[in-house]
Amino acid sequence: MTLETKVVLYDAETAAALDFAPDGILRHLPTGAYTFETGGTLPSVVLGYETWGTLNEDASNAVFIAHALTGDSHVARGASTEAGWWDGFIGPGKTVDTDRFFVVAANMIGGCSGTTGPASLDPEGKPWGSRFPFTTIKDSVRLEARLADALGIQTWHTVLGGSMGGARALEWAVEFPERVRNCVVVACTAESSADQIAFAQVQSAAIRLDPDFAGGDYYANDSVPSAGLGVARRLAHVTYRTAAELDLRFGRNAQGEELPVGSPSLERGRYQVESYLDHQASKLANRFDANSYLVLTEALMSHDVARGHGSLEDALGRVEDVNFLVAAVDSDRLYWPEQSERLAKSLPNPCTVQYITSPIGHDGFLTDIEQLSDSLSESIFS
Ligand SMILES: CC(=O)SCCNC(=O)CCNC(=O)[C@H](O)C(C)(C)COP(=O)(O)OP(=O)(O)OC[C@H]1O[C@@H](n2cnc3c(N)ncnc32)[C@H](O)[C@@H]1OP(=O)(O)O
Ligand SMILES: N[C@@H](CCO)C(=O)O
Repeated sequence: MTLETKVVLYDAETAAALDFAPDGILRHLPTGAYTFETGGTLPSVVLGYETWGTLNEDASNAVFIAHALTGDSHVARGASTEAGWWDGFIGPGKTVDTDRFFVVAANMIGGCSGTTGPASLDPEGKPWGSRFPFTTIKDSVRLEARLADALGIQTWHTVLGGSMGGARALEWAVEFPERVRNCVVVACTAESSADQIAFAQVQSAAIRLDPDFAGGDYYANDSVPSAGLGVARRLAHVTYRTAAELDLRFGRNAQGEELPVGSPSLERGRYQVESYLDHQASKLANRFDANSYLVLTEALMSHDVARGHGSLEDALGRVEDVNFLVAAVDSDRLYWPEQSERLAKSLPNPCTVQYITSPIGHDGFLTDIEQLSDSLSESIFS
């Protein structure tokens, strides 16, 4: 007997027109006007999001995944053929099992992957550009609460994220403690430190100082600030990896044939590691809007869950009924393990930091997330 399998693939437009939700297809929720934490307003905000699995009758199986700085809502494959950035971790039978859980991922406000951002148009049809309001992690969460309302989710079973996604997950728990049962914070802290702000400031300056930045209103121009964005990404990428990994992979090697580096003439060539960074830079510049990079970077600089709650102790006192899993990458030179230890110790209930062991540093939260599978299965998704 031959079984006929019908594979249906949806593009975003088709999916939006359907009254059911195929897994892993971008959809848009208009959420109305929004006043930002710092006072700016937008007359309308649309959230781009994706879902996987089915919400159960009492809406108790919903899991929110928060992406990092340049990530997006496409965390897993589903009906889309495009790989998700946590594909090995989220899906049928995987750690975040979409046969059991209804998984939701939303693109953060200010980004460029489907949620309103600086490149979105104002009511007159002009990109917001430099007029896009200063955005914070709290803004992200407050808007995501509107998405939860629209999907009929009063309480998340779990909110989970790494890096900036970890900041969003933690802020969810502090802002709406009654709406979160479990919170998983990977490779992130309770507040951005001076060191993290400093690295971010250099990235922000690289974009702002690009002559093509034009004060943020470059959309109608012939060129965009991709050089500045590329420099920002190069610096950022170095902080996402370790010195040891770069040394082991690239050493002082020259790139291909073009490189006489180290030759007796000492002629300037190109080191392999330079070529690697150039590649990371152009890859990001081809897929990301510089204004969004700025808005999101500055949102992360502003990350401080204590803001508005008096002290960190007061802020974290709010999450007494939330079950936490805090994890760090042991070699992370951007979000230090010590900071995760401090966060865990500051929580109202005992919490032991779980470690991802990786030689590569911060990006270990992307490449080696499956190391947390056992801890997550035991303490969160049992
Ligand atoms: C949460 C999120 O951010 S999700 C969104 C997905 N994340 C991103 O896109 C962030 C950017 N990417 C990354 O940070 C990383 O690629 C990760 C963490 C996803 C994966 O890391 P790794 O598997 O270790 O890949 P690595 O960082 O070494 O990069 C490999 C790339 O460098 C290229 N590369 C390696 N050596 C060289 C070299 N000497 N010269 C030029 N390019 C090089 C490879 O060809 C490969 O290119 P490709 O990505 O276009 O296929
Ligand atoms: N590679 C990740 C690291 C930042 O956490 C990103 O671009 O979002």
